[in-house]
Amino acid sequence: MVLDALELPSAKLNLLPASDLFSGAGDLPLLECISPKCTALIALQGAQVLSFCPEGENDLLWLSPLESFVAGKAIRGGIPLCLPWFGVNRREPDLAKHGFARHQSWVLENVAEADDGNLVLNFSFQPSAADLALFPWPFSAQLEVSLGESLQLSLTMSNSGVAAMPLSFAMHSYFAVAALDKLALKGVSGAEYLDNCRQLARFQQDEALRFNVEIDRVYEGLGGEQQLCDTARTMTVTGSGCDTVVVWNPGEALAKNMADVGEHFSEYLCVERGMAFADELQLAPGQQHVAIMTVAKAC
Ligand SMILES: O=P(O)(O)OC[C@H]1O[C@@H](O)[C@H](O)[C@@H](O)[C@@H]1O
Repeated sequence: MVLDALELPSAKLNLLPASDLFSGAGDLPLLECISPKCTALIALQGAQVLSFCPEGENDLLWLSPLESFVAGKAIRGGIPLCLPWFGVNRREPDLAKHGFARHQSWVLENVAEADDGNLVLNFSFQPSAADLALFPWPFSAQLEVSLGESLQLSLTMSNSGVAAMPLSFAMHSYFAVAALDKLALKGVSGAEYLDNCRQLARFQQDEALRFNVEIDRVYEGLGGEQQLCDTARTMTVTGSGCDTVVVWNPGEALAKNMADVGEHFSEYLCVERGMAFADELQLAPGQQHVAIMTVAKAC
């Protein structure tokens, strides 16, 4: 589906180069979505939702003000889709972190308004021959983005090959926060986690999380709902088929070495949902996995 501008009964979409919206940006195509319920921005690269503002609300997602929007470079912010593996590939550690789907263009297959007034966009991704040389399991991925009072991503990954396929993934949400040092995260207490700042050693989450240093924790099999209680609002993330919860912020020292984060590290917290580590899947030939994640402002 090719579109520059599309008018639906009550919504409007514009396909624009990033340079039209952000000064100094490259020309990656971005889809601006305007509906009575919300506005959103989605990059065709990675089918990455970059911005989601429910009507009358500030953005729930953080997008780096230092982002350059250069094709093939991961976009820092919004909701990158990390697949077909999450983090370091455990079989081939030299492969790109978080898989290859976030660096490539997805195809916009359809745009429609649902009966409830939500704007629904469907994207698809097929790995190239070069991708399959690195990851020899043919598969396809589809993403349905539903834009309403809340944001819902439904991600379907299908094994189209003849062998069982290892699959790990994450919907890597960057939540915009006003005061990282005062933020409370609910929905992880009492759970075990792997600490990626301590060689993935296993600990139990007994104390309230503090976000004043680097944090990189993986909660396997947790699911449920996480609440980010910021000074002026609470945001929630819930899901099914995405039971691994990852909480990440680089902290000040590490962020200094990240060209697209720097002093902006305190403007976000990543609370990611997927299936990784002990939750990694083995998809049988022909099998699909569906993960649904909803991001919303609670109050
Ligand atoms: O810089 P990247 O590749 O987007 O990764 C960002 C972070 O993503 C998180 O999911 C990982 O747990 C972190 O270890 C990682 O640093």
